[in-house]
Amino acid sequence: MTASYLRAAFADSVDVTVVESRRIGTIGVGEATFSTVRHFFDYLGLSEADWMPECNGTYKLAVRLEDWRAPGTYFYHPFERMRVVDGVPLTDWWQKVGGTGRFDRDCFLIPWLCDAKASPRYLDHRLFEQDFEDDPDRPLYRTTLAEQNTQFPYAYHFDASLLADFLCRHAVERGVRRIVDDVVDAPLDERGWIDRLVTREHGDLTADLYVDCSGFRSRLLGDALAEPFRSFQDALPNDRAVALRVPVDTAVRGIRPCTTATAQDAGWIWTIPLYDRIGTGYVYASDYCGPEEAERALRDFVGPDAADLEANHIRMRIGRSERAWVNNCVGIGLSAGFVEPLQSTGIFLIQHAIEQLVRYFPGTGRDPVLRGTYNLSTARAIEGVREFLILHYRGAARTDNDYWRDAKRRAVPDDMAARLEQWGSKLPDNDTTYPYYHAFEPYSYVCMALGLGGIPLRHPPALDLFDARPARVELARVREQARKLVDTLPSQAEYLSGLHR
Ligand SMILES: Cc1cc2nc3c(=O)[nH]c(=O)nc-3n(C[C@H](O)[C@H](O)[C@H](O)COP(=O)(O)OP(=O)(O)OC[C@H]3O[C@@H](n4cnc5c(N)ncnc54)[C@H](O)[C@@H]3O)c2cc1C
Repeated sequence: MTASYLRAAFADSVDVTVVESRRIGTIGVGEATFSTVRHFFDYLGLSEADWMPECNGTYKLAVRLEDWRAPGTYFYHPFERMRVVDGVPLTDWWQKVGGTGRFDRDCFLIPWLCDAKASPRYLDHRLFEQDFEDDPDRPLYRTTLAEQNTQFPYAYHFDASLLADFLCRHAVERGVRRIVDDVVDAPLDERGWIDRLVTREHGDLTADLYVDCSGFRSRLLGDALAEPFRSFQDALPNDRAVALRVPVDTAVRGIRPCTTATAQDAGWIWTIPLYDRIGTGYVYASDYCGPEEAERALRDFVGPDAADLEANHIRMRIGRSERAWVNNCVGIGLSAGFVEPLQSTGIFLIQHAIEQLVRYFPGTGRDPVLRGTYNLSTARAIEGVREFLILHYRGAARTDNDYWRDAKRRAVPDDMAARLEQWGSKLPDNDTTYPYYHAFEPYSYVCMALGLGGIPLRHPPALDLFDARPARVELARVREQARKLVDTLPSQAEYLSGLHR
């Protein structure tokens, strides 16, 4: 991602070389994305028809959270902003006037599409939301996250290995040099900057800037530069995962256009529907569950389809490097930091880091202020994500074992305790959520607070003084629009069978 983006941004002004090991593979997970990812593909000039069929891509309109409130319950966190009536978010009104009991289906359209396994596009490729229709006069090409005033209504699922291959070919075709070799050493010069990379077969390599994309190994940032790592595990204890790739017949089963996160005894299981298979895995805390027990739980969850499949056990390093950019080295991806994949933010954080790197690119200078600003921005983004994820455990109504009870007792980061208290009096809004850019807007926090069921909530007292009729009209409009969409949109499996042909 980094190499192809730098090439798209700077063309021939910057030479980019990727060194990747044949011996050490990529992590092979990371198949669900956040709605901002669309801007990454657009920046590279890639249309969905270019890459989706090659990477078994599907659409993701939401995250479906199952069993977080209690077994058998579910709700959606959609990529859909909240409607507002008389200056008040519809979910605040919903608390006052009630509805069917399902805030997500009462206030948003996307949950209906997910339940119906619908495609966000009609067979003629029109998007269900006209506001976001691809506009040939205003293509998204070369816009960045910071320029986005809209909430794009979907993200993607894809096969991580196929996408890595696809982007590699794309980058090489556009002039990125690729060296398949192992970096075995990265000596520092007298100032403590990386002097060169020593490779097994290609000798020494030198560059003005080194981007460490070596995954959890953090070969340059962590090993060579010894940048301290700040663990988030006191607040987010999940540190392991076990994953399976499960072949399924999507034409028979259908493709729900969302990632599902199903709460378990010591974490949660992801289910990511791709075009030809399902990616699934159990993210768990090793303090509460061993690897064999986790694998057994995952196999039981998947059922007979998992019988002969090999499981991939992964240790996760949760937290961030003190600084992501140190001297002449920038860590991007797992090498610089990671929070567990609940809400699929790994690739978002990479995309954000790449964009910030382009924005603060050093050129031929060595301005420490640019590095400092980059570090501030990327640290804030991951810390915001951390806060949003803590809410999932803190806010879940489940208290049926030590794992879920301890989640309520864990210390939360500075300021979050005050915010948790504020949400009891009024659903989260701009003034009461993490204040720096981290992709999640107040409506996401609202969905969690309402769906998880563990935070006492009430409607703002001011609503008792308002006329509630316009809100009831809007709630009825949501229902009517949703029914029309479900009746007219094709299923995701049907739409994709055309695209993947
Ligand atoms: C369990 C789990 C689930 C996840 N799910 C999601 C998700 O659903 N959505 C999401 O957005 N993110 C997810 N992520 C995060 C996502 O997987 C990563 O952010 C993404 O894959 C990027 O990884 P990376 O490039 O940093 O590291 P890797 O994929 O590990 O790649 C490391 C690269 O460095 C190379 N390398 C390492 N050492 C050397 C060396 N010495 N010499 C040469 N080359 C070397 C390797 O060959 C490899 O190419 C998940 C992560 C985990 C752990």
